[in-house]
Amino acid sequence: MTTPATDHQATTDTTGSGGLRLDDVTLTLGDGDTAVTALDHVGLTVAPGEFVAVVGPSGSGKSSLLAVAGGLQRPTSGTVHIAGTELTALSDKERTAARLRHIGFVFQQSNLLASLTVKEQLLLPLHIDGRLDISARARADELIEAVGLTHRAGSRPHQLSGGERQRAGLARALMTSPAVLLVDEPTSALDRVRSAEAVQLIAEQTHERGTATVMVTHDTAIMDAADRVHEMVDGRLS
Ligand SMILES: Nc1ncnc2c1ncn2[C@@H]1O[C@H](COP(=O)(O)OP(=O)(O)OP(=O)(O)O)[C@@H](O)[C@H]1O
Repeated sequence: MTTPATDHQATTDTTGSGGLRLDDVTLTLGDGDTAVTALDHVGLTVAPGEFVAVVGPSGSGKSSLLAVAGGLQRPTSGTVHIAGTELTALSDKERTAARLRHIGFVFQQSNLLASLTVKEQLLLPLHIDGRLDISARARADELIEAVGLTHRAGSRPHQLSGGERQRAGLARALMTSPAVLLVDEPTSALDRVRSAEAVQLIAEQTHERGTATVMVTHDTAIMDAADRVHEMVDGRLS
């Protein structure tokens, strides 16, 4: 029996993938002579529990890939599915809600809120989403310990080093157990030991919690921890 097409079907990932899927995604930035093809017909599928690294030179489109995969930027063409939902078919408001619930970002700059302590940074997303309970507080303590910041739980960002801010950003991203984790060079401000620990934590969370993780990086040590490595050159992924 054939089922007529409905709006619901248009926004449901029919492959059953709960992770991340980009199909034929192109992103053009700028206009006219200055237009740049930041992403050129990119296809990428990351299954739940899979840790994918994307390497490539500066300007090759790695940040653009994360921005589109995370719904921060609409692609010029192509589709993005997150946890079975077609992100590219949602309104701006729906996309923001999906981002809050399903996607964790770790940016190069930690983007912490200046007035909140480390622990408060972790609790805020759940507070906004009405899911702040005892188990959330316990998970915050657990993650703060996992990134080595227990002694800094009550500190505000200006009291932290660059590496500590980055680790707080990582713990915050993991707090909601996102379906998809998007990580932009997490280790640039960390020393080598801390860097290896941060990557280890991301790999563990990815495998234990079934997160679909994409990390863009120049760091070959991270590539070893990944399940798969893709290369990005001039907006094309191979
Ligand atoms: N707002 C914009 N307008 C026009 N071009 C842009 C814009 N943002 C980025 N670009 C261009 O798009 C291309 C891809 O940039 P992107 O930041 O995604 O690369 P990247 O691989 O993340 O680089 P890096 O490793 O230096 O962070 C580059 O050529 C860049 O100059």
